[in-house]
Amino acid sequence: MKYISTRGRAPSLSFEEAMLTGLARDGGLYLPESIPQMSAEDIRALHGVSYEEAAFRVMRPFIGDAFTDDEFHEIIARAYAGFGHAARAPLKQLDAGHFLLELFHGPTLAFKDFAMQLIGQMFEFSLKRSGNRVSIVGATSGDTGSAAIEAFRGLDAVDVFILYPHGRVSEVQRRQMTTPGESNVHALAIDGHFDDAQARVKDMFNDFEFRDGVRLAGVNSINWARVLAQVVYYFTSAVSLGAPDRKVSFTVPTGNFGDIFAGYIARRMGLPIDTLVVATNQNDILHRCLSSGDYRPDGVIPSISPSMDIQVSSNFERALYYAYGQDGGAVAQVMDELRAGGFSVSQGALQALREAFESGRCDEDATRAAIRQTWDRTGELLCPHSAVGLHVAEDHRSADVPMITLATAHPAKFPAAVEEASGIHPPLPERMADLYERDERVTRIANDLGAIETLIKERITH
Ligand SMILES: Cc1ncc(COP(=O)(O)O)c(C=O)c1O
Ligand SMILES: N[C@@H](CCOP(=O)(O)O)C(=O)O
Repeated sequence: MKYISTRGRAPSLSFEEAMLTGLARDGGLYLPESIPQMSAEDIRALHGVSYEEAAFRVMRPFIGDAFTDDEFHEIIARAYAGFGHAARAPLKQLDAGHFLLELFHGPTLAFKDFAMQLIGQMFEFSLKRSGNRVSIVGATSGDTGSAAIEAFRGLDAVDVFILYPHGRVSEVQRRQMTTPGESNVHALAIDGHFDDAQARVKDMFNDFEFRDGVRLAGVNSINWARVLAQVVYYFTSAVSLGAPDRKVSFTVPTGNFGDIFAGYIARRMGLPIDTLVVATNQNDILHRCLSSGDYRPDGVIPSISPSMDIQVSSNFERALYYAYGQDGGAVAQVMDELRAGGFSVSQGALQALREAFESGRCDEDATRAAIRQTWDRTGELLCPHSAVGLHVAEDHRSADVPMITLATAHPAKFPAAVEEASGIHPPLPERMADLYERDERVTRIANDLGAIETLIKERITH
């Protein structure tokens, strides 16, 4: 299995190389050259197996010879051992045709743990074998950063630097990033918003002297392994509702487009998904683009679902690659236009995107109303991101196809917004009960590439 860049001008790599590389050297994102297929029989056979076994069967065809079967089984077992629910990704029924996929039972209470715990194990295995060290950089609007720090804290072969937008993450998210005491963990509060942090991470990857000098690795969803790990729960949840003999639809609270793109991959692998719905908050560039064909970022507006406060949605590039008929040159051109302010999707590509995805937006009042009403009707307390999903899902349901909305974070990560909407204060799980008492360690830094690179060079331990 080879991995190729969405922009078509970087060398193709093995799974392990692509995982350790992050961004392709032409600025693109890696994708498998071809997508392995699961037959109806393969999918049916997932019925009743553990989450770990399903993860093995879904991901195995993508990893080539990176790990032996025994090694990969062990990596998966370790990745999910710390989850607080035996099913890992349990499905809750809200009404006759609407289900909630709870993805917040991992160590940092967000869906990011599914991928980050796995790649933490894969990095550790791979780096031990080679004797190499890496410097991981990540940009976060709150959840990727805490999940990455949890997965990589204390690992000998890794220094991890996380850029988060100062003042724009929840207090729980911030404390999850700033309280770990391990010396290989560096939380950096950047003056700016998430798009600035992500742009600086990509700048670092495009500065080859720096990139090679510090052996840069990335754990944002630019890393294909992140997306791959998220494909699994589309299969497990669909199978538990009758796939492949019954279609299901998914609504996905969306920001950087990684999670919904994993659903798109599941569909391309053969999972019978009827509708994939992109749910945005008031930062609705993806909904606007799917409606009008125009992609023109116009500034991030802070919301009560801060992890989705994104206007430059990284993985949309992967969707564009398929929409443009796997033409890397066309993708490179629209990405150049994006750097200059924005682009218009061609008619053919827009039609392909609309065949693949539906979309909707949810404003702040509707988010609060969805939290309140879901609590009143079902006793399920939603985080604001999941509430965005639930609200949008209601407009995209059909009578004969069950809808699964992804619940992407635990409400206790956003207690102020949840309490304001529902009157209920969501408590943190016992193991995190002292989070507010722990000491914080963070470096405030300007939105300046030179300053960030200098700090990383000074701090790395190799
Ligand atoms: C809680 C939560 N929900 C939804 C999203 C959006 O996911 P994606 O960026 O993969 O679209 C994020 C951030 O990634 C998040 O942290
Ligand atoms: N919402 C994310 C933003 C980064 O997304 P990623 O999936 O590309 O890592 C966050 O919580 O940090």
